[in-house]
Amino acid sequence: MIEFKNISKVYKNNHIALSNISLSINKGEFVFLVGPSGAGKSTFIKLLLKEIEPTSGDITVNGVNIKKLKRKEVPYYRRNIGIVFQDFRLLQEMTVFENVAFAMQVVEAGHKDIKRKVPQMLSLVGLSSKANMYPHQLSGGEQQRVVLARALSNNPGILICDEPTGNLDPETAWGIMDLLNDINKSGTTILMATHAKDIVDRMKKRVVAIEKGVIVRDQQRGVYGYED
Ligand SMILES: Nc1ncnc2c1ncn2[C@@H]1O[C@H](COP(=O)(O)OP(=O)(O)OP(=O)(O)O)[C@@H](O)[C@H]1O
Repeated sequence: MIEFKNISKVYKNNHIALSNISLSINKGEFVFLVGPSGAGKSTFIKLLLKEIEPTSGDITVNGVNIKKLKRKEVPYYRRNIGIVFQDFRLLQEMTVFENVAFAMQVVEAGHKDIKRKVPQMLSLVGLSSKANMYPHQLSGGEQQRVVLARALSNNPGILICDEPTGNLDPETAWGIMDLLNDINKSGTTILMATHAKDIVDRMKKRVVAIEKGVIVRDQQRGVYGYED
């Protein structure tokens, strides 16, 4: 469960990025975050990741007020959140297998766990046969699948996707959305910021729209609601 309570974020230049936002997301929900460029979506995600601090208000995740986390507790908190960005961010000098394994090594997973889990994750995203290839040898959709495998390797309860289909052609994008749907069905909470109208309109999931730092719409089985 994610709860934003009266959250405001004013950047140092006095720009109000979020203004008194309150929102609850239940465990297992799939939520699209939409809104014009500059509306505050990335700010929302950075706050949830505790990359930045709110100017006021409280964020509670699974019953823990994240403001109260000690510095050394933050990495543990973040382990429960997988992240998928538009621009892949894979390590180019590592193979597909190594990219996923590396994410597990960072959180000090054991050798045995890694050997067992990486093939499982690659199979989940349909890339078992490409385990020994390097990112530049893969298509954009395949690279995004590796990112997904990596994001899921530590069993996060929450998956944040920031424009995950942004660099992909429509067919490949739908492949990624099918995967996200399956991942969500297995219990992972998904929060996806996107400008992809077709995807939002067809998925019929909860849609939260932010404009100028304020939530202007929160619909179950919602639509994108903008022209672009
Ligand atoms: N570090 C910062 N300092 C000052 N202003 C910032 C900072 N980061 C973001 N902003 C401003 O806050 C507002 C919200 O930005 P944010 O990145 O959250 O928007 P967004 O909805 O994610 O946009 P997009 O869809 O283009 O990614 C914007 O007007 C932006 O210029």
